[in-house]
Amino acid sequence: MSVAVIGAGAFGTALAVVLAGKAPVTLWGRDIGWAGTRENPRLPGIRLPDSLRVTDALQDCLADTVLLALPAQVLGGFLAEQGQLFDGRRLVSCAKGIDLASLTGPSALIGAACPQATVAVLTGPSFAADIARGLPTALTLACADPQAAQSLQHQLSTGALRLYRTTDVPGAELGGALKNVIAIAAGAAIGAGYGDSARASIVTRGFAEMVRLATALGARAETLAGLSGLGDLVLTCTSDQSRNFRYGLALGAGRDFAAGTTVEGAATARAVTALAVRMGIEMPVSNLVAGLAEGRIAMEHALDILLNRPLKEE
Ligand SMILES: NC(=O)C1=CN([C@@H]2O[C@H](COP(=O)(O)OP(=O)(O)OC[C@H]3O[C@@H](n4cnc5c(N)ncnc54)[C@H](OP(=O)(O)O)[C@@H]3O)[C@@H](O)[C@H]2O)C=CC1
Ligand SMILES: O=C(CO)COP(=O)(O)O
Repeated sequence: MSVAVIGAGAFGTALAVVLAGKAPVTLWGRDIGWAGTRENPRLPGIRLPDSLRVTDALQDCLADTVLLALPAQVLGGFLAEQGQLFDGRRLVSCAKGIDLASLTGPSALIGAACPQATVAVLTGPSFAADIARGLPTALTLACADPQAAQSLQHQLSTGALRLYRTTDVPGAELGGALKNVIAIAAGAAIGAGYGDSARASIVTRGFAEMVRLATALGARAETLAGLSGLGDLVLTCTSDQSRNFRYGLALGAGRDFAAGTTVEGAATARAVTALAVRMGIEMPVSNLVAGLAEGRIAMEHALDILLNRPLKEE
């Protein structure tokens, strides 16, 4: 079965590189001026293997399995224009976010644009650079169809990239989206100098609200406790490799952050706030991140907002 990857960012390129070690892979990017060098500036230091073809023509990407590795806020627009090309295929979302326009996850966007497709989600704790370097990584492959889940698990696993499967698509997808929001809060706590104990509280209380929202949206709690939820939350809240964490560090320290960097948690925090209001669910950490990202809340008030909430049972 053939594989194509849509989105030549860091993650799409990393996945394409390792999968090209098993079978030929096609990688699509909208601007591939770098392709002749066989090194993508978004993933520096990684040489593309000969079995990886880079293209800017979507017609070259009509594979059996197509990985969609575009940022979450870009995916809806892409599918609206190009979705019909990919209908009927196995479409694997690699994005970690909630679409602000529709308040739905990538799998729902794909399902709406490509009603005949088999929709899956690939998510879990993994930095693109680690995957591309062949470091050991474990991810979650979610697909509602158990047979397709098993088939994709085998197709997309490699010697170093170990996929676990689940049929809980909302659980896997929401874990990956929501952890980015909490990582911003964790980074802000460290950036502001509140310390590791404060970070641990944010991670734990953040996890509680991840489970609250995700289960209300149909996820299974045990999926949130797995690689795609807790696993990725731990990684992203503790590593400087994470862009969401680094963005939080900058917010906390009152520093500027490089414009144009993909920080999925900022828009997703706003989507979460809207969903939480709609569903009557308390999401204090996420609401705070949305306020900080939008500039509605100043960092010096953030701590008071969390600490002055009424005392309650854990
Ligand atoms: N990086 C990582 O370690 C991981 C990332 N992910 C997830 O993968 C997704 C993609 O992130 P990542 O690869 O890191 O992002 P990057 O910032 O590295 O790259 C984003 C890519 O999206 C492309 N792009 C942006 N807008 C459009 C558009 N309108 N049409 C077509 N292409 C567009 C960019 O193209 P151009 O270069 O031309 O601007 C670029 O290739 C995110 O949801 C992220 O959370 C998941 C796990 C790990
Ligand atoms: O999702 C990731 C790690 O699993 C990548 O995190 P960042 O998008 O914060 O860099």
